[in-house]
Amino acid sequence: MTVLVADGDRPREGGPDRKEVEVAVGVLVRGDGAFLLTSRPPGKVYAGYWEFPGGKVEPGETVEQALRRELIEEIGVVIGAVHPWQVTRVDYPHALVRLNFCKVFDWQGELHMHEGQSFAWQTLPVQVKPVLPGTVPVLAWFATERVFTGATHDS
Ligand SMILES: Nc1nc2c([nH]c(=O)n2[C@H]2C[C@H](O)[C@@H](COP(=O)(O)OP(=O)(O)OP(=O)(O)O)O2)c(=O)[nH]1
Repeated sequence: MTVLVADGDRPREGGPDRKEVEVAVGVLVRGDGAFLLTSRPPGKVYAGYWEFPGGKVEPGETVEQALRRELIEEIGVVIGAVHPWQVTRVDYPHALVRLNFCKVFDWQGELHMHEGQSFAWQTLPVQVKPVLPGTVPVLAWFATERVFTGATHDS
């Protein structure tokens, strides 16, 4: 699997042998096709950048378990079925991450941003910026899917 290098001009923490960090990412898609983006909270790396909600997989957890936990913690929703979608690797200055993007079509509860994030339901092209480097490819996957299904989008 290829690795996307983000901010390659900056030094890498942890040296060349650093371990890959497993991350569970939830792509919540509404019935009308809009998807949920959230902004990274103040104090985290890449604060203010837009991403899909999720976070690191803890020891002993599966990606699905981590995603269920993170979405309750971060945005206050209990998710239904988790559909694994794409896996990518990103080499950031702060870490080497493996992103497990999963689609989620149903959930329960109102959205509550528990970490001071903002949220936005988006369609292509997205209106919020900046988008986190590791999240940008997702927008291209959406665009490809929509072409193949014949769907159109104006906004
Ligand atoms: N949640 C999420 N993380 C992403 C996306 N794209 C992307 O490159 N990442 C990266 C950023 C971070 O390096 C990593 C997620 O780690 P994090 O620090 O946000 O996770 P966490 O919530 O468990 O953080 P913490 O409790 O340790 O502060 O994955 C995305 O779309 N969503």
